[in-house]
Amino acid sequence: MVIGRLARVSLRRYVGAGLLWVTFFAVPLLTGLVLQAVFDAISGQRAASLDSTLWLCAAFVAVEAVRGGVFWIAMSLWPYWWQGAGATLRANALRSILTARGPAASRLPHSSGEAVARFRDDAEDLIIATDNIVDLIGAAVFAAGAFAIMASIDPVITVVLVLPLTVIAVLNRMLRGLITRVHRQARQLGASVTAFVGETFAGVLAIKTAGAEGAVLERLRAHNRRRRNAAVKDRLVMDMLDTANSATVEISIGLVLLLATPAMRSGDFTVGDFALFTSYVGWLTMLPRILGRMLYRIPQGAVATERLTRLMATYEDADDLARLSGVWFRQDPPPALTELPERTDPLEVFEARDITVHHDDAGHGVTGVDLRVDRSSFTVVTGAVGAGKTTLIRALLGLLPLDSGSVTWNGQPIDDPGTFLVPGRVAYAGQVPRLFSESLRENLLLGWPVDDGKLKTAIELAALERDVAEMPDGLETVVGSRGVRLSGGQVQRSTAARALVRAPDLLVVDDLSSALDVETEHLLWDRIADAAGAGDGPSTVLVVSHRRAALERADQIVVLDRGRVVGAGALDELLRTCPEMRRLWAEESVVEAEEESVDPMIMNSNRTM
Ligand SMILES: Nc1ncnc2c1ncn2[C@@H]1O[C@H](COP(=O)(O)OP(=O)(O)OP(=O)(O)O)[C@@H](O)[C@H]1O
Repeated sequence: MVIGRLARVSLRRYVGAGLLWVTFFAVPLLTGLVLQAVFDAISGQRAASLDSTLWLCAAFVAVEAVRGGVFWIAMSLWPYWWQGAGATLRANALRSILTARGPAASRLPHSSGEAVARFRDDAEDLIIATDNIVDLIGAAVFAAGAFAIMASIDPVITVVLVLPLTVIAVLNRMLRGLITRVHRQARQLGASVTAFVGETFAGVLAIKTAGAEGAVLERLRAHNRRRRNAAVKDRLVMDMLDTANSATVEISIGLVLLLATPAMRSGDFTVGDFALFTSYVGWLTMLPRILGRMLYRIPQGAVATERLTRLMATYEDADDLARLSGVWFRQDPPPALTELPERTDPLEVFEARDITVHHDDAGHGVTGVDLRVDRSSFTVVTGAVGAGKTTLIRALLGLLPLDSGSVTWNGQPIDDPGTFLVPGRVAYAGQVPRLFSESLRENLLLGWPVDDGKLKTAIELAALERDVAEMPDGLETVVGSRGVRLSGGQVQRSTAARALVRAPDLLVVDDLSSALDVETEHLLWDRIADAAGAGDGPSTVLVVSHRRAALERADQIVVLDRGRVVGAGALDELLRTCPEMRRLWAEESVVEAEEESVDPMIMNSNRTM
């Protein structure tokens, strides 16, 4: 169970501070006993001098002071466990998304807002449930002590007090299913609002240019209405339970008063006993209250566990979610990567057989694709828009789940391409590049441990050096959504440089043409080829392109049409034998001729994102 594991994240602190909390809960037992003695002394039911009465009052103050001290120490220790537990849950979910076997894309929710909501709210639900266990133990310790003391004074009143507490426990138990259902819906709808707001912020420009402000606001209102209704229900169920629990307090105090009066008249029950009982009754209601809270926290924790583990690999479960991964409070965590991963199996041949990935029942994707990439070769995958080029590349790299097929590295089957085909074997520059709001240097390295010389080489290979020289702070310029906005071509070349700095055996690049002019693309491939010749860059390249710059230098071209290979071989041969290749070539020739006739300055300014 995750809750048990979460406690072990920092067991010393959980147990240490937990014991203090239990002490804090148990101290009122002493308070009751002191009160009993004080009131008996004052009422004359037990013989006592003025001095001893004053000492008893001082003891009362001392007990309360100790309770305050215990509270203060527990409060200063508890956050260490609390933050450690939160960090563990979130780090494990993130670790699984980034490094677990199998494609992560299919596990991620549709929007990052939904994922953020799970990281924030669901993790918190689990921590609160674990935290409440300590309260429950404290309340139970107090209840056990209080019942023992009260039973020794008046067993009948004590037994009667148990009844309302039992009723409340049964009621809580009966409502458990309802609580789970209502809470799951509230969480889902809450996350959908977060997701919608996130997408709206990201798409402000698109919304404005489409004149869709009104429609977006209306959609947000609709999301909010649904969320509000679900949140009200969620709150209502919890408040209903809390109210029922509070009512138990009133009923219990009433019962003590009712039963104690005749006993006091007969002298069996002293004023001190009455003071002790009423002081205990207030605290005793903690137990059904916390038990009640626990009964809805546990189903809420189950919902949270399920939502968080859905972000993780299918073979991982709730135990992996709370696996100890180390939390650093006072010192810096060890660096993620200090040296380059060792490569013992340099690429000779990379092969894929019968790759099939269908995105939907209509069969969109790729079907039965075979591909062989030899060391030091330049392979181009080409095809019309939507032919399946990106799907094929992502499937090869393990970024999409395969419906069928296999990939091998030097003849050895690759069990999990997603974790095997990573830098330093393979580096991938995707079609939709991502830059973070960090310096350009950080963006290119992303923690990859290489020196400035290698970084400079990668920048030159990606034909980015002039752009860097013109940036206000060179490599230290903060770029990305909260920094300098780079042009589409600069972003593409930055991601190419990010791939190149990893000095992969196999460089995979998905379509640079949308953001690079013909001339720059020529330059880029020339430089990469020169570097490969000098042993200074990747010699094996797999690229998606319809550009002549890439097609003309290809050792082999794979032509895709509606997800199937309709031609494979050298350009000359394909132009003779493959009608689709001829059509693509003719189309590209016209486009590039037009492009070359347009002023390059205009081309570049059009491409700025
Ligand atoms: N996640 C997805 N869900 C459903 N269908 C998808 C998904 N991704 C791609 N497709 C569909 O699969 C087909 C192949 O898409 P893919 O992106 O692989 O084509 P492509 O050749 O790379 O296109 P482009 O030249 O526009 O990049 C298209 O019909 C596309 O609509």
